[in-house]
Amino acid sequence: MNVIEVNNLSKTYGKNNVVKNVNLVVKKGEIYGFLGRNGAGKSTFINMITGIINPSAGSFTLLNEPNLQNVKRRIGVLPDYSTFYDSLTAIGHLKYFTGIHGRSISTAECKWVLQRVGLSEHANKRAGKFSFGMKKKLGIAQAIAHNPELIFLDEPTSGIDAESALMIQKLMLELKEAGKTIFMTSHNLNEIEKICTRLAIMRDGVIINEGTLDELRAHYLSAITVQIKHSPFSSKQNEVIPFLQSIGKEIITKDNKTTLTLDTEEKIPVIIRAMMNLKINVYRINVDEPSLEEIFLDHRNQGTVTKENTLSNTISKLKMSI
Ligand SMILES: Nc1ncnc2c1ncn2[C@@H]1O[C@H](COP(=O)(O)OP(=O)(O)OP(=O)(O)O)[C@@H](O)[C@H]1O
Repeated sequence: MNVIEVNNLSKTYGKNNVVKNVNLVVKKGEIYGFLGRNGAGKSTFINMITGIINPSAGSFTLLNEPNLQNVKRRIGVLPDYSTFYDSLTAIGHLKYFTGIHGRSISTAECKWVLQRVGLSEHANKRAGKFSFGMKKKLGIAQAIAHNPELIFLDEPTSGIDAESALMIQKLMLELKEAGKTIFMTSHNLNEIEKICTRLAIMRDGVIINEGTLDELRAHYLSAITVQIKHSPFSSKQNEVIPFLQSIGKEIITKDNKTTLTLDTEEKIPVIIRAMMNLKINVYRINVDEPSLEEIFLDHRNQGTVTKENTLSNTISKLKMSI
C-alpha cells in the first residue's frame, strides 16, 4: 500500500523555484531517507506534504487520502523548526499536542514515550530550561505520542549526542517493526545507510536518484575491483592467468595477490571455484564498492568513486557459493 504519493509537486518563492515537479511514492512500513545538501529543498518538500506550507503546484495524497485535513490525526511531524512553550513541562507538551490530535494520553504513557527518546529524567522539567538536543528529543516524542501511522522526521538526530542518536535510530526501527512508515531527512549518511529501506537524493529541488541503497550503488557501479590473496600460482600460472583474462580486465598479480576488474560480482564465485579446482587456496577477498557517502559526494562533485571497501557481506556470499 502506498502511504505517500506525490505528483509534480513544486514550490516557488518569487522567481526561485526551490522544489521542481517532484514525483515520489513511499510504501507502508518503509523508513524512507531523503538526502540532499543544505538548501536542496528537503524541508520545503516535507513542509508542503505535511501542510505547514502550501505547494505552488502539484498534488499529493497521504494514507490514500487526498484531503490532508482528514489524515492529520494519523500523521506525526517533527518539522525543521519546532516551537515549544517555555512554561510547559515535557509531559505537559505531550498531553497538549496529543489533545490537538484528538487523543488523550495518560501521564504513564507520556513517561513511556519520554523514556524512549531519552528524556525520562526531564519529564517534569519546563521546556524553557531544555537544551537544543533535549528540545529535539521532545519534538520526536511529540511526533509519535499520538501513535500515528505515518511519521515525518526532519533531521531527527542532528544536534543530539551519539548515544541518544543510537537510541532514536533503535526507536525508528521499532516503529517500523510495528508497521509504521517513517519519512526522514538526515545529513548523517551512516544513519541513513543503517536504517533506511529506500532513499532519494535531492539536488536543487529535483530528485536526481531514488531507490534502495543497492540500486543506487548499481547505478554508480559500472565495474568492481576485486583483490584476491591466494597461495602461489606456481606451475598453474599458465592455466590461471588465461582464465582470469577471459573473465576480467586489468589483471595484476604480485606477491600472491591478484587484482582485477569485473563487470559483475557474479563472476567472483566463478573465480574462487576455478582457483580451488587448480588447488590454489584463496585466503582473502577485498571488493571495492561505494558507500552511500561516496555516492552522495559523487553527486556533489561529479567525480569518480575511488575508496576501497572490504565488504563482509560479499565475503559471506562467496563463502556460501563455494
Ligand atoms: N520562506 C522562504 N522564502 C524564500 N526562500 C525560502 C524559504 N524557505 C526556504 N527557502 C529557500 O528554499 C531553498 C530550499 O530550502 P530548504 O530549507 O527546503 O532546504 P533543505 O534541503 O531542507 O536544507 P537544509 O539541509 O539546510 O535543512 C533554499 O534556497 C532556501 O533559501
